[in-house]
Amino acid sequence: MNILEVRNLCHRFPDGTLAVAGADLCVAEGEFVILAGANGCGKTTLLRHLNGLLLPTGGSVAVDGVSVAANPRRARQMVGMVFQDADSQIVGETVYDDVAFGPENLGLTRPEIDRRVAGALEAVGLSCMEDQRPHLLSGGQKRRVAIAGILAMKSRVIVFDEPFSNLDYPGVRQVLRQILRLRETGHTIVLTTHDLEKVLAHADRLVVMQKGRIAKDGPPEAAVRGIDVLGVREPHASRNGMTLTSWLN
Ligand SMILES: Nc1ncnc2c1ncn2[C@@H]1O[C@H](COP(=O)(O)OP(=O)(O)OP(=O)(O)O)[C@@H](O)[C@H]1O
Repeated sequence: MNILEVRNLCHRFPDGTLAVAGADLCVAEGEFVILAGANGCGKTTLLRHLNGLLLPTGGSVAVDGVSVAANPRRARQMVGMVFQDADSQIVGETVYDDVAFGPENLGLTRPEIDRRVAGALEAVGLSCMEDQRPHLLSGGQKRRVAIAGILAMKSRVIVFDEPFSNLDYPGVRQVLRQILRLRETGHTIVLTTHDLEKVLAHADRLVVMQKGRIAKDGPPEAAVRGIDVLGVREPHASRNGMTLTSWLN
């Protein structure tokens, strides 16, 4: 069964803007899907439906077979979001508090919260930073704290909105490695980026949006060809007829 099922999704904002105009997208458990498209084509709006931050004005979204509109709380636990602006996501005074915020809201016992926070921070390589103030961390570390928060919720799906924006070279490498580790541990990943060069070689599928609809959906090597007409830069290797390779090499 698909863990994510978006059927004929429409989203019209109160000012009349039709940001998503009948999008269909199914994602199988464990898949790594990249969502690309020009500025304003509706990527972020679509992603925000996956955990009920927005609800459809038409069509439907289901997570693991259950409608998000009917059970947004469950969707929020199953689908974690790492936003573009890492600072906006910080809610705790310390790294520990920040990662513990989600599990605390689930009403778990203190020993269980402690266990989850310790496990999540270890998974992202930030165990020694529990007492640090998150605002003082580097951009890459802030994104890893956000990822730890999601791991502590035991979310099976992780959505990344432009995870590499505003990061320096080591920051991009840290975050990319972390994303690949999540994938190895069976998480389903949906990621938007304008920078296909960095991740496409690792993805199972490339989905391209245009004007609120899905314009392309297929294996990366095939779907990426001729993508320029949709306002997305085709990676150098693909333009030159070469196989896509990992940016980490
Ligand atoms: N809260 C809002 N109210 C009205 N219109 C909005 C709102 N949020 C987004 N939009 C509009 O909806 C459309 C889709 O925006 P969205 O942010 O989903 O695009 P995007 O593909 O994520 O763009 P980018 O690549 O720039 O992040 C755009 O025309 C945008 O201006």
